[in-house]
Amino acid sequence: MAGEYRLLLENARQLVLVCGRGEKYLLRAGMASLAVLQNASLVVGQDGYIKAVGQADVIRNQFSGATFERKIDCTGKCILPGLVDAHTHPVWAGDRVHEFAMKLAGASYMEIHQAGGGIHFTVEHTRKATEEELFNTFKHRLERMRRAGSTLVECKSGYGLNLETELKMLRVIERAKQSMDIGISSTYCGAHSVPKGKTATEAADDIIHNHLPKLKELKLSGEIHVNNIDVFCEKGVFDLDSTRRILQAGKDTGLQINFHGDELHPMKSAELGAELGAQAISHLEEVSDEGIAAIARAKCAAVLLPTTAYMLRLKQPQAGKMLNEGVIVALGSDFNPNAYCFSMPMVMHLACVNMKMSMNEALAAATINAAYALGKSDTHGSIEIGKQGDLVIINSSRCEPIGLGKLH
Ligand SMILES: N=CN[C@@H](CCC(=O)O)C(=O)O
Ligand SMILES: [Zn+2]
Repeated sequence: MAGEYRLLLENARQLVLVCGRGEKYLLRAGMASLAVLQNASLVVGQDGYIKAVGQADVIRNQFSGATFERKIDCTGKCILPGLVDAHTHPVWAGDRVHEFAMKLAGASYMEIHQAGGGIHFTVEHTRKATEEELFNTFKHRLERMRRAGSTLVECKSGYGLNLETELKMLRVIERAKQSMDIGISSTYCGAHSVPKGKTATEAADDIIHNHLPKLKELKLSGEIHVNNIDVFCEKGVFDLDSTRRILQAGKDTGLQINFHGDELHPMKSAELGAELGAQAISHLEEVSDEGIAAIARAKCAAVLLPTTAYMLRLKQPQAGKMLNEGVIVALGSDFNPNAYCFSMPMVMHLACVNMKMSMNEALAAATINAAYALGKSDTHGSIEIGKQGDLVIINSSRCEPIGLGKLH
């Protein structure tokens, strides 16, 4: 039945706003005391945006004559903002279980990559897959992410490397953007690896002179709308100079810079990101002290990926030091054929145990700060009037169980 408003969530024991004063991100002090209401209700309008949040009795009086398409009794339950996954590689074909066995036997990520496996293996299979096959597996993965509480997900291309397959992946992402009930921030990651037979400089030239102009053309014709540009800045992949050229060209095309840096070797990626005005840099296991200071000053988010450090037995990113130095810390699942995790609650759990973040810090990093990393904290990442009504209701009177990796 049609109503004046789309949704009323009533009488929640706890409603975790995360923040309530229009903050774009939270630093360590703000993460320590998240905004929380007890015995609260909220209203979502027909346009999908939050219209009112407050004490249950106040909302009841304010909306006494209103009609709602749906009402949910949240007595004894806890409401949270939808989780934001700030880093995923969810469009690909072919699995890499055989490489897991190689890693368990002692091979490193880069040894497998240099021997033609890793990203190259996935590229081979993704090039051969049809658009329909890629869409069907991607859709299933997004559904699983949503079931685990994610309502906004960053999705990268990057298993094509040539223009044809990169565009195939971006069309698949665009189709999900238009047809699925989950928010997507799309990332062109054509510089995820140097294609076989090319040098990093040749690959960078191809991206700058062929890929990026095509993306601009497709944006103007309304066919594909990409939000971010990414490069894997790593020893043996894209060096600092090629990374700089690609990211600057992407920025000139109107894309937000959001790239992989300082993961396996110190590359001065963080320093470069700060210089170029990057919105976010992911990984940062090997970031320098100067890099930490630079991204703190530049308000460039650090997207930390606990599944990668766990899976590849890397040193943990220095979350505590970054938080102490004023860095905006966000989290992502890094879902990819090498790190098969759909669940942000599990990521938050790993961030608490292995990176020593508090449960509040992990929640802020998986909501408002992850939204900031995608340039979307004006509309996502907290429960505030005017923001998108992306919500998670958990069958618990408080939000802490999510820090155990649990989504009831
Ligand atoms: N490090 C580069 N890219 C991915 C891994 C992609 C893959 O191995 O397929 C990451 O973020 O972990
Ligand atoms: Zn990645």
